[in-house]
Amino acid sequence: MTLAAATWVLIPVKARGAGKTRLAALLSAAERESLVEAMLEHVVDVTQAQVARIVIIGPERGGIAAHLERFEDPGGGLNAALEHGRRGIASRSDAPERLIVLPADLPCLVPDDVARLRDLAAGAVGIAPDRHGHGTNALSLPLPAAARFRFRFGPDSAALHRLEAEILRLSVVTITTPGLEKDIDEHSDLADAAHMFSPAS
Ligand SMILES: Nc1nc2c(ncn2[C@@H]2O[C@H](COP(=O)(O)OP(=O)(O)OP(=O)(O)O)[C@@H](O)[C@H]2O)c(=O)[nH]1
Ligand SMILES: O=C(O)[C@H](O)COP(=O)(O)O
Repeated sequence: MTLAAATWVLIPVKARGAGKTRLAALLSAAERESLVEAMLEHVVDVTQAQVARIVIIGPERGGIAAHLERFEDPGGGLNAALEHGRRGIASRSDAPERLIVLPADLPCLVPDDVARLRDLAAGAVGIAPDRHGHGTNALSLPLPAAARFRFRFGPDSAALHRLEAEILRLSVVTITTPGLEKDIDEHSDLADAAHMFSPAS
């Protein structure tokens, strides 16, 4: 099996209207929602040809990415949602050998970023830190070796995710690229998403 055929991607997305609240002082609810949708569509477009399957975890959101398989969000936040998604995927008879967790807010993501997360040595965990080096913008988990890797998104998640890999005695590869570093959280990040806004807006 090729690495692409053996890899699935799990993309977490919040409910319509619930995302990017930290940008509320600068963007209206409608603008935030169209930014979320444009970024999600970008991440899906870039990822599609690189892997066997993409699964969305989150509530139905008005037809966006509707062609993809979707798991309902169990509630309880991002880590709980990802755990639920991984468990559902790992229990399949056609479960992948590698699962990449990719947030939907990476407007500069390019196909090679996904390939780098995908093409790791068997048994290695890939961690892509955010631009500050503290957060985690993507994780690449070998299955079933990392079936019990605890998701620890939140403050200092990059260090905590490294620790989780060490606990499972899995090697860690840190992947730092412009496309993976640039998630959109705060006003100062918005320049990296300028190409996601239509000229009229
Ligand atoms: N399904 C699901 N996705 C989530 C949850 N929390 C965050 N996400 C998604 O995870 C990715 C990264 O989340 P954040 O960077 O915190 O983005 P955000 O929550 O939209 O932004 P803020 O509201 O400003 O915190 C985005 O694609 C979010 O939609 C959750 O509880 N469930
Ligand atoms: O663990 C992290 O890196 C953060 O919780 C991810 O969220 P952020 O995109 O809000 O930094």
